[in-house]
Amino acid sequence: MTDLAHIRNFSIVAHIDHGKSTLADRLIQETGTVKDRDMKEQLLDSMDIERERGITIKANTVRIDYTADNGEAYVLNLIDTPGHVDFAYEVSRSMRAVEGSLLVVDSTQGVEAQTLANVYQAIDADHDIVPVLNKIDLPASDCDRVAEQIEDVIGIDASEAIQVSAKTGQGIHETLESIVTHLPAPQGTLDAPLKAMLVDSWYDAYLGVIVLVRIMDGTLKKGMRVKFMSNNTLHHVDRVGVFRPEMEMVDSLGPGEIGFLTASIKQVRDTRVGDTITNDRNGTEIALDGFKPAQPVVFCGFFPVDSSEFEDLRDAIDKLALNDASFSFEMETSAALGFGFRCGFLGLLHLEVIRDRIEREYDIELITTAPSVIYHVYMKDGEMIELHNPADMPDPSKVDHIEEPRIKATILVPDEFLGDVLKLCQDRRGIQMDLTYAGSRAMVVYDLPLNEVVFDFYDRLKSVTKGYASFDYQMTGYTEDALVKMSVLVNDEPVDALSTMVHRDRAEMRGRAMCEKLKDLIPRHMFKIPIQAAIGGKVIARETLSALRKDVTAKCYGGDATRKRKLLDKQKAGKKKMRQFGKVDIPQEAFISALKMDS
Ligand SMILES: Nc1nc2c(ncn2[C@@H]2O[C@H](COP(=O)(O)OP(=O)(O)OP(=O)(O)O)[C@@H](O)[C@H]2O)c(=O)[nH]1
Repeated sequence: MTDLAHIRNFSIVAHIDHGKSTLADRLIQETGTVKDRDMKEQLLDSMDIERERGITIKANTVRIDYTADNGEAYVLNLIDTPGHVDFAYEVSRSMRAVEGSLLVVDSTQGVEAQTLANVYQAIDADHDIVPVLNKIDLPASDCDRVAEQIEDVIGIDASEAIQVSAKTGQGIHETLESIVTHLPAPQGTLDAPLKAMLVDSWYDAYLGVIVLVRIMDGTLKKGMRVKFMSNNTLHHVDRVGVFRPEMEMVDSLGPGEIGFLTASIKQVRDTRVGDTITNDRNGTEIALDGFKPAQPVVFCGFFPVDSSEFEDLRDAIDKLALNDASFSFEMETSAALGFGFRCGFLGLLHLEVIRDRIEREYDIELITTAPSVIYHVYMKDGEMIELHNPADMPDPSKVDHIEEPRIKATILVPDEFLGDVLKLCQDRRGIQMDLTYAGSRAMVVYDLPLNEVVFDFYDRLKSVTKGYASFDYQMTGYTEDALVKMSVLVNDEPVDALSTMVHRDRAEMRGRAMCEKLKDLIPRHMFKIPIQAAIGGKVIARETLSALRKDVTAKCYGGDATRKRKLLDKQKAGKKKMRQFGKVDIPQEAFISALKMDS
């Protein structure tokens, strides 16, 4: 056990790509926590997808021993947090477990939207903050400008900001010294009942559920019985340990320390993040303020391309959900797509990550239906229905009104692109709330309907600003608007998976755009195919796909048999990715692409 005065607990907050993981790697390396020969890039990002995409998804923890210039030995606990908006809730919970933050800003870029969102969470959690200007090895680095920006925009003192290159290692020693001298030691009482915060939990195939804890008071020991206060369940602690970053068992953890326990817990769902863990007898009476559980905000359907893989899909989803309490699902049947699951996510990145994992780790090809938000449908009889799937929209004659979720979006963008950003937000039914300048960058705040954002807003924003804008959002609440369900009929058959909720004023434009897109996406068949968009029984847009005699081998005169066979095989493989609707094959990509808007 380490005495409180020699512990420092901190997290690193940054905008995506500003170098948080690289900095963490250097801190670990400089202190000899991991031997050089075991060092690999982005050590804390353990999942394949994280590595490939270079983003941090799950918060990770590492305990670092550091002997400071004053000769004293310190224990530094770093909790690495994700940077993407979808995972903001993970940032907020890990923030409560530590006392300070390193604020990493890329000195070639400056403050971005997620820098702001994350640093405000650190400020909310009462953190002391050490600004770190990273990437000083690059010629475009401009520390003075960025330090000034940190002071102007965030309002914290940046005069002692540390200048670092996480790449070359320059400034890493100063960073470690600053953690020890500028961040506060944790507080806590040793002779008190155990009070530990459940910071995070995940499933491990060998050890069962691993629970990351921060000890507030008392001691957590191997062999003791503990109580999870939110549901009064008792558990026998069979392991206590710390991450270096590999697991290392210890006998006990005391106040201020961060580590893990295992207790033969089978499911992540049995552990509630933010819960208080105490002794089973004579425990603490007062629980810590719980965190709010993460609520899924985006829903979509997952259907196997090959319907015989439904059970495999169920298995994959079950396994993934065991380890991700924020991912929800229920079975869904679609007239067009057969059996599948309606799944809930924290945002689009979360959706993509789960979809990729199912396709890659479980080797199941999926049809993903259009993402939708949760609408509140108020019926004339006073009942309120939460609509997760536009296909389930009740009979409109019984509906009194519909409310949709809205967000407060903050966008930082260089001046020259401001006009395009304002247009994009306006086109998405946004209401401008604020517009301010920090140097040559503008910060705009918009009130936007979430459903206009979940789909491709972020992609559009990136493309109209050549990647220079940054974006962050918070849910604000529900408001009423004129929303209707738009259905799509292909060859006179409704395709439920293509139903969407749209604003009445935009329905016609959307319907037209969608029919045109589908016309390009659906291959021609031997017969004519009408493609229609309709509201209620009323058709609002129509396209016709003309007929074709499809003989792919016709071109192969000369009678090269292998070439012919190859072409036919190719056609067969292409077919696998299609689903039949009545007599029409619709390719998988149509379900997403048809809904992308061009403005
Ligand atoms: N030249 C230079 N490149 C750096 C430095 N620090 C990080 N990078 C590079 O910047 C990119 C992003 O770094 P990461 O550490 O992955 O960024 P991050 O903030 O952890 O990103 P997320 O985990 O996705 O939030 C990587 O390509 C790094 O190699 C630096 O000091 N100098």
